[in-house]
Amino acid sequence: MALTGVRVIELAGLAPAPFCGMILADFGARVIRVDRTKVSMTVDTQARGKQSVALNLKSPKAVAVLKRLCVQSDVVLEPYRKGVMEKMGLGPEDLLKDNPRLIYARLTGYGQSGSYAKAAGHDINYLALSGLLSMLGRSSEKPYAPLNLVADFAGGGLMCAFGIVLALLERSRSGQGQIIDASMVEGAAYVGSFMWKSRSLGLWNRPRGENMLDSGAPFYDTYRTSDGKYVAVGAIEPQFYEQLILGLGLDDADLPSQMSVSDWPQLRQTFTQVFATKTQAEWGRIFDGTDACVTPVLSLDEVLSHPHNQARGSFFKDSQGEISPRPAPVLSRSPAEACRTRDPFIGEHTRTVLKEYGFEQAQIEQLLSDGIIECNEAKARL
Ligand SMILES: C[C@H](CCC[C@@H](C)[C@H]1CC[C@H]2[C@@H]3[C@H](O)C[C@@H]4C[C@H](O)CC[C@]4(C)[C@H]3C[C@H](O)[C@]12C)C(=O)SCCNC(=O)CCNC(=O)[C@H](O)C(C)(C)COP(=O)(O)OP(=O)(O)OC[C@H]1O[C@@H](n2cnc3c(N)ncnc32)[C@H](O)[C@@H]1OP(=O)(O)O
Repeated sequence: MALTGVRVIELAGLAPAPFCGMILADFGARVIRVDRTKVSMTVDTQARGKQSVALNLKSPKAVAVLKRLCVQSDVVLEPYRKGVMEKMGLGPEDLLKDNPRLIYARLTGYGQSGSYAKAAGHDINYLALSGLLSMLGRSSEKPYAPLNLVADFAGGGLMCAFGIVLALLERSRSGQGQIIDASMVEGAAYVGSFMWKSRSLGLWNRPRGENMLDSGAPFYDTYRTSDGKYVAVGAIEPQFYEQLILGLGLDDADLPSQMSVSDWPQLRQTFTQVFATKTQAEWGRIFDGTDACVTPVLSLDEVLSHPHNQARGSFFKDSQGEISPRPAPVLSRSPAEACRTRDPFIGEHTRTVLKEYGFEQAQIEQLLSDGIIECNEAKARL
């Protein structure tokens, strides 16, 4: 796999950093998640392929253990508020001094500088500060965050993984590590570059929810079908729009022009009425194999059995029977291989990892009896 041989220490976080770690693990990196001690359950739902070491970082001895792990690693990924790592003696200066090749990735909401740097926040706040939230939502409604996808995952975890891969690539030339300041505000904004760059085209001139791509246009929206399901319509180009009209059984001559914005509400009404006359599957039979850009809106449970997804193996069931998307994109020679076994228990690999990183058995037992580390192999065997 592309990242085979890369060792990553991921400090346990909420959502974006775990996703970043999972991407790296899916593509072959060895990812060791550092968990707190005295915690019964992890909130990391993206622990696929990771190992868990439990360390009480409030103790200087645990800090020393972590430093030793970082000396023999390629990447450390930290998801805490600005200053937290420095307070523990684990700031970039401390770690890069001992391992100048280390890539020190800091994944935060607001970045390492600026007046918000130390403030708590979540996806919706970062999205708001990026400018993008102001554009999301239906006409005459308040801004609406699309789950926590944009800042946490696209602009956060994924962008940070991209930064780590870039830094690894650069290190292969320079031999030097570096610090990555991954701000989710900036990551989200960057993902949204198209919004800024396409303003000159007039794509966003109208109020929120009244433009072509923000649910303003009737040919770029979802419609309810007679069985209470939905279809998605994305027939933008005239030749595709023509096929939509054909499939709907409408006559273009009876309709206003596609790009007549003032007629969009009336056109939407027509489409709504027509889509409501057949089931989602019936529309599938009409539109599949055409260029009308009409697709079913599938639930998370339905994706696995859709013929297209099935043909590509786009989703898989793990050993727990959970459906997951397969890692993307697909590399021809060194594709990712998502681990199919269960996620680790907290501290399941503390002993194995410490041994592998050169700790003596007696040292491990001492750390254990001092409450510096926790080992949970027993739980894993149950
Ligand atoms: C919208 C998303 C968030 C969604 C997350 C939800 C999915 C989950 C949120 C709550 C979960 C539920 C809850 O936990 C209760 C149940 C628990 C049960 O186990 C499972 C079910 C639950 C219902 C559970 C279910 C779900 O998991 C939840 C609903 C986001 O937007 S995530 C993005 C958040 N932002 C960032 O990541 C940006 C960077 N980080 C930050 O800004 C801050 O970290 C943050 C997120 C604001 C949190 O601030 P906080 O004050 O809590 O922490 P920090 O200031 O960063 O300091 C960290 C402290 O921890 C110490 N520490 C770290 N590691 C160790 C260690 N190994 N040992 C000891 N101590 C450690 C560190 O020293 C710091 O201590 P100090 O505070 O003393 O300095």
